[in-house]
Amino acid sequence: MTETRRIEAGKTGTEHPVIQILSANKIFPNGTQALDAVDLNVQQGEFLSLIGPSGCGKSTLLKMIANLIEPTDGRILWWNGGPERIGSAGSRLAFVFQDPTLMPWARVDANVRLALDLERKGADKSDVAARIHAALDQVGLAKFARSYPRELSGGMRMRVSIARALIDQPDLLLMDEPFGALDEFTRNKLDLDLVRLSWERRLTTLFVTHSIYEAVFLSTRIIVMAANPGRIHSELVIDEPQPRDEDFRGSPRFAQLCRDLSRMLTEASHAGSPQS
Ligand SMILES: Nc1ncnc2c1ncn2[C@@H]1O[C@H](COP(=O)(O)OP(=O)(O)OP(=O)(O)O)[C@@H](O)[C@H]1O
Repeated sequence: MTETRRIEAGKTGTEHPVIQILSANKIFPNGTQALDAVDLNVQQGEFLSLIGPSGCGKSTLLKMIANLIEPTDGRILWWNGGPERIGSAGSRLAFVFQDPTLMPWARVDANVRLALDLERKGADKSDVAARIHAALDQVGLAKFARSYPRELSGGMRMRVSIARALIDQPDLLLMDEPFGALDEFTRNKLDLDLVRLSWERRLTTLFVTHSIYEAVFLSTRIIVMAANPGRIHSELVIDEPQPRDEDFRGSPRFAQLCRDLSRMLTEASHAGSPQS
């Protein structure tokens, strides 16, 4: 029998959230205010999606959480500490971008090894090989370790990118529209695999998407953002058992949740300033 669980936002039993964003603003040097007074907690084990109109600051928020850009005002806490907490045991994060950004001249296994090469020079060779195999196996690409990226489909290249993120055994996975460029069939298949992966590895995941269906299928909680300036408008908790499968996608409950989210998105778009 398949194991199931429900995660209630804010009730996962951990004392501190994985991420705490406290009144974060972001004003870029050209004067664009990308984010205004964002407060957000991300709990251990959540699959949290960010959705909202173009330009509402989803990527900016994700990059701030990845510590790639700093807030202009406000604070971010990672595992209840500063940025120095990132990377230590139990506090690792990995980022998956929309573009798989593979090295075209290197085979799949070398592309996956990149994260380890950069961070762990001198790691034991057999350990590295085992970890590459395990990461590729998890995304269903164990047989393609010696292939070149040009020999793979778009969906397979994205799987390599996910394997590269998984090899360092992250505790927090940040994904910026990873499947946005894929056809719907491939995207649905990858969504299904991602649900299984995050469940098996007890990952905490932050996921940016434009797709209502994808957000409802994957998430335990969805943050709806509004633009001009970017801010949190509302949230929807998807209190459905994990790991989810095709039955959920075809259920009346799924259709109802998609309608609810669609309405919230429309309200968020209308809540933008007059220039929107
Ligand atoms: N480096 C930058 N310098 C100046 N403005 C920026 C920069 N990066 C983003 N912006 C602006 O900040 C706002 C938020 O951008 P961001 O990319 O975070 O939005 P988004 O919600 O991810 O958009 P999309 O859905 O189109 O990807 C936009 O107005 C954008 O033009």
